[in-house]
Parts: sequence; structure tokens; C-alpha cells
Amino acid sequence: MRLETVTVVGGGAWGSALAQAAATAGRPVTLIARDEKIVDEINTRHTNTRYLGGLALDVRIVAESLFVPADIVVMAVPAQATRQALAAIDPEFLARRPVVLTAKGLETGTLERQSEILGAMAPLAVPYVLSGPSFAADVAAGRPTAVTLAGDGASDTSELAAALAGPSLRPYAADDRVGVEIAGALKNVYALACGAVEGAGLGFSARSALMARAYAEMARIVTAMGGSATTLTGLAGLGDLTLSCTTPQSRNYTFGLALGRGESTQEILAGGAGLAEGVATAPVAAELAERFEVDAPLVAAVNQLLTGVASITHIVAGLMARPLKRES
Ligand SMILES: NC(=O)C1=CN([C@@H]2O[C@H](COP(=O)(O)OP(=O)(O)OC[C@H]3O[C@@H](n4cnc5c(N)ncnc54)[C@H](O)[C@@H]3O)[C@@H](O)[C@H]2O)C=CC1
Ligand SMILES: O=C(CO)COP(=O)(O)O
Repeated sequence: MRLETVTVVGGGAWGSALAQAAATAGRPVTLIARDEKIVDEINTRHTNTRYLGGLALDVRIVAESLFVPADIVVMAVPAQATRQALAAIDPEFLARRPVVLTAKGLETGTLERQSEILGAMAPLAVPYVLSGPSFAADVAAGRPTAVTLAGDGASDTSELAAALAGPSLRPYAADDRVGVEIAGALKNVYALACGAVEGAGLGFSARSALMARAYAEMARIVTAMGGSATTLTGLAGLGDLTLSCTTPQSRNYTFGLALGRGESTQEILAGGAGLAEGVATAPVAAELAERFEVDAPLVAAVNQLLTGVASITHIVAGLMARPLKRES
């Protein structure tokens, strides 16, 4: 299959960064942005100031407002918008093409993963998931990043990984699409928790403990849903959990910081917080944990914090008072 041209759907931080990575690797790339002002700015000034500040984008990136077919399609809109963005694309343009899903979240209402949404909207598309520790600002600036690119084992992921690789973006091919999707969505929920721990001044010992127990909980959920715990040892699991749970550069962590300082979800959202995918994913993760009969006290704790039914002091006291048990 020819894998030369790339169309990236989503004119935000991540879509622009991935377009930049493809362009600097010498691939013809079109970036689809729904906002005409952003299309114009990328084509004339070669910047996307709203999402990437003054960073100079590769002049070879062509922005368009309407979808342009390509050998590889990359979806980079928020998880809750993927269905709507796909609805605007003729499914025939996606048939038998690799469609790389990069949003890290589970859909409200349907509880679906990104590849399930793609399966419903474009059944003949070939889904892949790209996930791992990779801030848009780093990728766009050409700093070294490594990610997992997962198919389902039936298709040749290595060929696609080579087609997406560049001097600063190193995709590792993998087969556990379910595990990678769930890991990417859950790490945002745990990043909210870790930010809250710092925001409440509970210390870095607590945050590290939380990360380790989050990893264990993630492994229970992933395996119950048909993924592999081994996947979590890699970039999409441990790698991304570490990144998002340790720095306010993560929007989810920053949202959690504000929660931990006592602000309500509504106040933080009203204050114009950046996209924090964990906010919508947390209730979905709780429903899935219940459906798959998985003990997920940390997902439940984040939901308590987000809905404001209990204070962080009360929530942490409850977690610390859970029955003692063996570690694994
Ligand atoms: N920013 C980052 O560092 C990374 C983000 N991601 C993931 O990528 C996804 C997108 O995140 P960002 O680009 O950072 O968000 P963003 O908020 O920077 O940009 C989102 C973009 O999607 C567009 N959009 C929203 N709804 C749309 C719709 N219905 N149709 C078409 N376009 C629509 C917006 O206009 C905006 O341009 C998220 O799931 C995030 O978890 C993954 C890795 C890194
Ligand atoms: O997924 C990311 C880095 O891998 C970005 O994290 P945030 O969405 O929390 O900023």
C-alpha cells in the first residue's frame, strides 16, 4: 500500500504538532481545521498562535477547512468530538485506508473507545491508535519523543510506523489496540488525581503511591476489557502515566491541581481551562469498571472529586482506610 501523503484532522495543539512532525519528515501533509482563521494563519504566517504560541510551523503544511483524502488519515480532535468530525468525512475516503486515532478519551453515553467510534462511522477504515508520552509543544518543537502505534495484529503496523516516523517522533509498532486506547484514556483520569494530590499539598510520597496504585488499577481494567497488562509497561502505559502525573504542563494535571486547591469543576471550566479529557472520561471509566466488575477505587475517587460530593481530605481518608491487602 502507498503510504506517502498524510491528512491530519484537527487544527488544535496535537493536530498541528503531528502535521509538523510529518512535514519535517518530508511528507506531503494537509491539516484540516474547522476554524477559517486558523486555516488562514497556518497558510500565510505558518503559525498556530492560539494552540502553539509563536512556534514556526513548517511552510510545507497546507491547511484546509474541508477534508482532503490522503494515504494516511490522522484524527486529532478531542475524544468527544471524534464522532462529529468523522461524520463530516465521506466514509468512502477512509475505506481500506489506515486511520490513526490519537484522542485519549472514552465517549460519554456510548462508553466507546475511539476505534469503536471509527468502526461505526467508517466500517471499512483500518484503525490504528497512536499514544504515549508526547506533549504537542515538544513534538512541534522537534524535541525527541517516542510513542506506541497499535493495530490489532492483523495488519502491518511496522510499515505505518515507518511512514509516520521522523527525526523527533519515534513510533514503536504494537498489536494491543484495546490496551493502548484504554491506557491513554485512563492516564488522564489519574493525572487529575495526581494534580489534586499536589494541589492539596499532600506531598510527593502520596503522589508516587497514587501513580503506582493507578498503574495496578489500570492493569485490572485493561485486562478485564481484553487488553494486555504487558502493554502498560510501555510508552502508552507507564510512559504516558509518568508524564501526565508529574507536571503541570499536562492540562489534566493542572485541572487536578485546581480541584485539589478547592475549586469546583464548574469553576475551573468557567475559568477557561484547556482541554482536560479526563473530566469526561472519568464517569465513563467508572461505568466500564462496573460493567466489567473491576475494583477501581481511584477512578471512583476522581469522580467524587469532580462532582464535589466529598472533599479531597475525606476522599483520601477513605482510600487510606480501605482494608489492608497484599500488593498483587
Ligand atoms: N496536546 C497534546 O499534548 C496531546 C493531545 N493528545 C490528544 O489529542 C486530542 C486533541 O487534543 P488537542 O489538540 O491538544 O486539543 P486542542 O484543544 O488543542 O484542539 C482541539 C481541536 O479540535 C477542534 N475540534 C473540536 N471539535 C471538533 C469537531 N467536532 N470537528 C472538527 N474539529 C473539532 C478544535 O477546533 C481544535 O482545533 C485529545 O484527545 C488529547 O488527549 C494526545 C497527545 C498529546
Ligand atoms: O497526552 C498528553 C501527553 O502525552 C497531553 O496531556 P494533557 O492532555 O493532560 O495535556
